[in-house]
Amino acid sequence: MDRVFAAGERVGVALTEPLGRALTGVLDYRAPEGGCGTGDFVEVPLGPRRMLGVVWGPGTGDFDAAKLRAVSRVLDARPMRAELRNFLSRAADYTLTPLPAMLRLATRAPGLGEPPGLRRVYRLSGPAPNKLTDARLRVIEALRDFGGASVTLGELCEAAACSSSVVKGLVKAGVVSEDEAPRDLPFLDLNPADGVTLQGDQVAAADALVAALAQGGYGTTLLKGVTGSGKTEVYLEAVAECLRQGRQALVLLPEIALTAEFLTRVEARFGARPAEWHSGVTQTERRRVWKMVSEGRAQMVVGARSALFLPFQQLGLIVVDEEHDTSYKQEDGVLYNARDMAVLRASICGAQVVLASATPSLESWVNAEQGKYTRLDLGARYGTAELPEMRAIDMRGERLASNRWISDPLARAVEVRRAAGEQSLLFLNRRGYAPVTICRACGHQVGCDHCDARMVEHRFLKRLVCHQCGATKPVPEACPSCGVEGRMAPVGPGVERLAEEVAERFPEAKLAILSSDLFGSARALKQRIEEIARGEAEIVIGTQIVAKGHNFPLLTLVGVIDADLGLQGSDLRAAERTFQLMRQVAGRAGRSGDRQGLALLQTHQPEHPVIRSILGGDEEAFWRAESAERRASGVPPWGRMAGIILSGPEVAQVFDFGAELARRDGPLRRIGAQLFGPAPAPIARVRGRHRVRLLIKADKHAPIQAAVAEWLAQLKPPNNLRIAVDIDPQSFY
Ligand SMILES: Nc1ncnc2c1ncn2[C@@H]1O[C@H](COP(=O)(O)OP(=O)(O)OP(=O)(O)O)[C@@H](O)[C@H]1O
Ligand SMILES: [Zn+2]
Repeated sequence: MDRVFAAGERVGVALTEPLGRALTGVLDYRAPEGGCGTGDFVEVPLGPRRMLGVVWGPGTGDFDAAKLRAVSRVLDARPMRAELRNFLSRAADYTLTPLPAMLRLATRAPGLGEPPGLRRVYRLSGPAPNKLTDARLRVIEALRDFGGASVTLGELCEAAACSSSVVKGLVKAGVVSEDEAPRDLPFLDLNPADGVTLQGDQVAAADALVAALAQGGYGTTLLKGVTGSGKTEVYLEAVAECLRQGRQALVLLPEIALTAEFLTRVEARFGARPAEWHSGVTQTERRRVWKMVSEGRAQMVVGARSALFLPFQQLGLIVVDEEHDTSYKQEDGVLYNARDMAVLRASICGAQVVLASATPSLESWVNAEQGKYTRLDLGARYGTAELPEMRAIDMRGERLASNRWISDPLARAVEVRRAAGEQSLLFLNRRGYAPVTICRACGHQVGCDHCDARMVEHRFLKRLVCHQCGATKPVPEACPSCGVEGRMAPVGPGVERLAEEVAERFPEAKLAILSSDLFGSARALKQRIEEIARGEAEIVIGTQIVAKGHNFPLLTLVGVIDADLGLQGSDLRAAERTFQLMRQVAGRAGRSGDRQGLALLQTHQPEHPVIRSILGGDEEAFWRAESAERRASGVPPWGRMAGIILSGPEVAQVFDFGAELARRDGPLRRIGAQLFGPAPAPIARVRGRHRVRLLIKADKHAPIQAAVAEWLAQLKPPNNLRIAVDIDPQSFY
């Protein structure tokens, strides 16, 4: 039961800003005039500042009562429910994150406690005149980017990088309208009736999901269906059931670029648009979504992983679409895996989870094998569409001219598609023009000044870019090492360079390049994707953004330029990732039904077991073998891991600290864990900070968090040294 505290009573308030590792982040205060209750959002004094916090429970009493300060005010927002507080505490414990950092994820809405009111909002109202200044054009483009949502003056000026007078000018000219609007409008009701008529396996799968929801309580289902089998249609039926029950549904997508297409689909199914939550949403809209979700007046939220921290009132269902996608793992700040946290939150609030994928993560596959998750399969594509045929092109037998990457068999296959009026996709998972710039005189490779990484040429930007820190510089005329001029040369292909080859080989063909860095805005990318879907490109060249869930009906050929790319390196998930990526990319081909798809994989090692299983199509055999291999070496999902990344400006200091930690590994040894390192991280310097890694391997059921916490608590790091703890690491850079 949530408690109510009378004025002056001692309360514990969880803060939203970390105060250092050791502290729990819950400080004692006096309840304010009028009292407060557990879960209340409050403002409290901290030193000279005021900070947002949440009343977490009774105070602990270990702070001098005479010095106790009072809560400044209770905010006008729905109190945080016990379920969410519980989730945040457990997520913090699991990821070894200080509670304030976790709580901050749950309070990322501006003006959280402001009373409802009116605000002035702007939107496009008339046709844009032909002649426009650059600033005015930017305003109009920004408004289009917001997709018809109304925005405030501040947001608009920021997005368009202009002064308010430019906007006012457009209002006068009748191009932009200025209205008073209530701050936060509720979302329109979604109508769960009238879905599509399901077919075959879809019927049983949807029935099972609906039954699980009707029964109530927690459960997780792995919905595994080949690409184009109708997983989305099936889980939308689960959403419909959730809505009928009057509960809220959350659908997580791995990529913002996919939301627009998905929202349109939801609108077609349920008759209105759901709430949207990701980094591309305006501040005003974020506030509205947060508020409406907390009042139960947003029935469905579509969003990125951070939507998991919204204050749902009655969460009934969480769908994690493309659950294998690596972007669910947050690699910055709070290191958490949204897929695992979705399961945690659902288990606390008695909701159902649907993990949907054509190529599930091995973690989920094993959980289903062991009966922890229910598994539902969709074995065939919807309608008459068939899965693409997959074949290897053995590159050892192909003679390619230097700086050429497309083999003759692949080029011929593209020709055949063009002649038939169909589309081809050439897939290369490398952004930019060339991954390396080398000096032909001395062999020097141009690196980043701040990172231990080579710089990637982006010809489109006419610069070299560091993919670690984003630093850029011009391509040097003279070698920075030996000073010889005119000998700097690009080595290896990126999508931009591949496009050059395509343009030479198919001078008449209409090309499109899809790479996340080539589009200034989500709208531009979305527009391009729509154009491609309509057939306005004959050859599409793309990085991994094309692998994710897009529907190109005319696409019948997928050519993978370098199928071996992901197999290099020592990442424990290299095989799994390659398998997933190749099968996902191939899945873009032949989706429309009347045309059979083909996927050609250029490889130098066609007999490699992973390449063979990609081609062979016996997916279960692949997962079984991969699972057995991981089990034999005691790595996830059969063992636990934690990564520790130490970083600091001085390499010796970082190493010394790592060595000292390694010497004091008692708490780890006590749970039978092994410690590896310290060792320089694969990318040993990022943004000028030297990086050292330690890796902990433990038994599947070992209490790794408690041991790591105890182990780290032994030593206080020097001031400029940072420690990042990564439980269940996905990347090891
Ligand atoms: N029962 C159905 N009735 C009508 N259309 C359907 C049905 N099932 C699937 N479709 C259509 O088939 C296409 C593929 O379905 P959907 O997008 O749901 O598949 P998916 O398994 O989610 O695909 P992917 O894994 O590639 O994202 C969509 O255009 C969808 O509207
Ligand atoms: Zn860099």
